[in-house]
Amino acid sequence: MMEFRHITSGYPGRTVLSDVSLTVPRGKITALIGPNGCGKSTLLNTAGGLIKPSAGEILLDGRPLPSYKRRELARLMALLPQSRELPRLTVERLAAFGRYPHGDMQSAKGQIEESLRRAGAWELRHRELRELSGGERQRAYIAMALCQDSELLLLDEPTTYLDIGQKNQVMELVRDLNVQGRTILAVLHDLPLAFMYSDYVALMESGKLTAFGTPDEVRESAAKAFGVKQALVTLEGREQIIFY
Ligand SMILES: Nc1ncnc2c1ncn2[C@@H]1O[C@H](COP(=O)(O)OP(=O)(O)OP(=O)(O)O)[C@@H](O)[C@H]1O
Repeated sequence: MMEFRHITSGYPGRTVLSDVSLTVPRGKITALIGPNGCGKSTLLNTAGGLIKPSAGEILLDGRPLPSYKRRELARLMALLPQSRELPRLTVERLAAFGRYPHGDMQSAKGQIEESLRRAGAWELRHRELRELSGGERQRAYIAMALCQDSELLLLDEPTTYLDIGQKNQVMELVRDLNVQGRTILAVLHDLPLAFMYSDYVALMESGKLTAFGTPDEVRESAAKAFGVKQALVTLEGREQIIFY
């Protein structure tokens, strides 16, 4: 679905990613993990078109990103970045902005309602974003991404600020979206969660992709990268990877 070919990217005077190649499999959940500052957000923002790579190219459905028109791209992929602005908007209005690429912000009432409900933000719809807790804001932004209704979702830490129950709820929602055919690339800091919910794990260290594979294939490299241990345990009859 999305292919990174030899991407070098970063900020003025600072190269963060060097020669990163990665194929994000269609219809799967891929978790992007790695120690703080290794370049996960930079990779996601480069994929989302917020940062222009200085070398290499990114293909979406086989076509280079710059060949897409903005709206066309927004219909194909939604990016939920880590640092989010807090515009003076209600939750409902923010969600409606997800319809902007489709040109039906006013008329897509049913879709907006459904997205708010699925993200658990329906009760919050008349509240101002600025007045919400971190977790409530998170749900509002997820509702906007759902409204955009794109096949590829790029999520930068969708579970930040959420308590453990809500983290699981958001990941269940991500899984539901995936079951309906969406491709997900998500930066996840919570390792057990990343390993439990993803089909593939991409591990980054110091601006490079150092491992890619199924959770089972990557667990050992991941533990090393974070300087922890890992083990496969059976909980309620299901195998799970734990880090300690
Ligand atoms: N706007 C910016 N200008 C300059 N350098 C930046 C900018 N944003 C991030 N960086 C630097 O780029 C490097 C990678 O940052 P990035 O946010 O991509 O890492 P990350 O893996 O997502 O980190 P975290 O796990 O802490 O969220 C860091 O050294 C960071 O200081």
